[in-house]
Amino acid sequence: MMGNIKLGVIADDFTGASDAASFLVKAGYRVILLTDVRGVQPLDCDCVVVAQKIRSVPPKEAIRQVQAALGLFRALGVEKVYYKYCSTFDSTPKGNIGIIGDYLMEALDVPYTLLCPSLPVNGRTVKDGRLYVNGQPLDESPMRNHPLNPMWDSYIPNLMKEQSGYPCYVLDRETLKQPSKGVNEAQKTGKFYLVPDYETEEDGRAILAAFPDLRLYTGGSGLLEYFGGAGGRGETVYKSEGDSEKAVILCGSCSEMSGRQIRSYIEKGHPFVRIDSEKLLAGEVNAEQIFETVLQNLPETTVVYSDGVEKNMSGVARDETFTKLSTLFEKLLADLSEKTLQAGFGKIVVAGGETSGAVTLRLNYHAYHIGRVIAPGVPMLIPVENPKLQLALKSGNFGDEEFFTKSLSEEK
Ligand SMILES: Nc1ncnc2c1ncn2[C@@H]1O[C@H](COP(=O)(O)OP(=O)(O)O)[C@@H](O)[C@H]1O
Ligand SMILES: O=C(O)[C@@H](O)C(=O)COP(=O)(O)O
Repeated sequence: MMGNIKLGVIADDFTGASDAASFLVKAGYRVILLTDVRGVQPLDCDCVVVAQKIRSVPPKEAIRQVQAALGLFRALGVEKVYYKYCSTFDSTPKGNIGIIGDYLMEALDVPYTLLCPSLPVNGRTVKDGRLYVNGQPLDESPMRNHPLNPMWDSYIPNLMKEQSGYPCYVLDRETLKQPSKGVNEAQKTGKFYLVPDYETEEDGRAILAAFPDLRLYTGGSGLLEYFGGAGGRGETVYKSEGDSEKAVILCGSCSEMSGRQIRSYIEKGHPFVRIDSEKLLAGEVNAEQIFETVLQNLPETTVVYSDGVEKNMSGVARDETFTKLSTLFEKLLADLSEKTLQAGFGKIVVAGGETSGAVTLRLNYHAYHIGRVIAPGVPMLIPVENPKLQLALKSGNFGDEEFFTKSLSEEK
């Protein structure tokens, strides 16, 4: 097994992992996505993506999980490591991106790495060290209201300052043409990060051309498409063997785009269950009741969603009640996913990264093939242990308004 896996990706949440995997498939690689690093060999693939839940956990726990992934990569002889975080740099000032980046630079003994959150196809771009979402600076975009990670700045070196012990240097397009100049300048300070301009797909290619041989990269999923070396092989799309007529959509996401997708789906007359936070807190909502409704609505697919997606979360205090609610929503939607699985549903569509983590952990499959792409960064996943199931994990902000309808269709 030594040395035959080109790239090992550590993704900080589950939607991010499926996003990363879909871009590696697009690059022509055979990819396996793992949600557990134990007991899953042999792996017949070119790249392995490890989905972890390390975005919003205490740093010690995050590092423990990262160490486990590195242990697997060492055992597999993985050549390069990619740390995948959110294209909107989701983290609080005490967040884990800098902590994990620093740890990986030290553990892999590398002098520097890149910070490349961009994903131009989904409107995330970096210019002069500043991260933009559809042309708006990150902290003026809907991300300023994110329930877990409200973004307070858009300048990446500022975002990193609180989280990392190492400095960041912005690398403009001109310097990217002579990368050694930028590196030499920065090298005087010990370990460091480089933040290159990355506004277009062409920039993505130029970044990898300038830095083809790093042992460690970090970023969103965008850059993964340009990791060459798949030998010109076309995209291999894995197909599920199951019957996808019985499906459910579970949305714990509070993102603006998820809200628009839900409205569009409901306006078409499809069934829905809206979960009221007050009632959930009061113990008046349970998975059994909702599941009954989901069953009664068949063959129509029900969307079950949190009322949080209708609220502006910026004014909501992040107090004990808030934390309790977010845990309750995750548990409820995970309970529902388990019930649908037991009832033989062939498709589960989940919206929200944290929510996807909760659902995936509950479904308890440990390895996935990558199926058709519903929207950039959102493929269908097919558990190696259950090829009859299709699971879509949608990042809150991904997909267009018709995403849920598209996820139910079987066409590419
Ligand atoms: N009404 C609500 N109040 C507090 N937390 C909520 C509410 N609705 C959902 N949540 C929680 O907010 C988080 C949403 O994060 P996530 O699933 O990553 O989606 P997104 O990032 O798109 O909002 C989850 O932990 C979810 O359980
Ligand atoms: O890079 C991205 O934007 C996604 O892959 C991602 O990480 C999404 O996380 P959530 O927005 O929490 O779903």
